[in-house]
Amino acid sequence: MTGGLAEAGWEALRTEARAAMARAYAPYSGFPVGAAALVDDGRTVSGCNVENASFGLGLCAECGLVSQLQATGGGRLTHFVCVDGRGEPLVPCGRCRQLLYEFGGPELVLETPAGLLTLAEMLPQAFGPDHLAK
Ligand SMILES: O=c1ccn([C@H]2C[C@H](O)[C@@H](CO)O2)c(=O)[nH]1
Repeated sequence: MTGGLAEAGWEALRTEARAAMARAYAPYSGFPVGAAALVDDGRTVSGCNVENASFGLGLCAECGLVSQLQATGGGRLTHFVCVDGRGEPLVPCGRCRQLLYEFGGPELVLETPAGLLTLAEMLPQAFGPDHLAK
């Protein structure tokens, strides 16, 4: 299962995520993270974690990614990977799954340490924009 994306596409996404990870600002946790995603118009967006001396204000890599998505024209996320400091795929934290749900929905495909999974599998019964419309 490649989520409709060839292995070369996933490798390119991992490379983008690793490049973002190398620019992380994580002096407090020592745990740099990079994230990259494909957009439905072919763009790639990425982000890195940015921590703060006021620890609770730290921004996850996915925060930067969705900010770049919106700032560069919006669109829907289709494929996503985040990596740790070794460049290996990492699971997005719970809050970030919710951030991704807003812009990718249940069909977003994520590369994880357990293989390719949809966001519906990573965040079952998600709360989302549809609930507000009811
Ligand atoms: O999905 C995640 C999980 C963690 N982190 C960051 C937050 C913090 O800076 C560091 C350690 O938790 O990793 C992310 O950027 N994304």
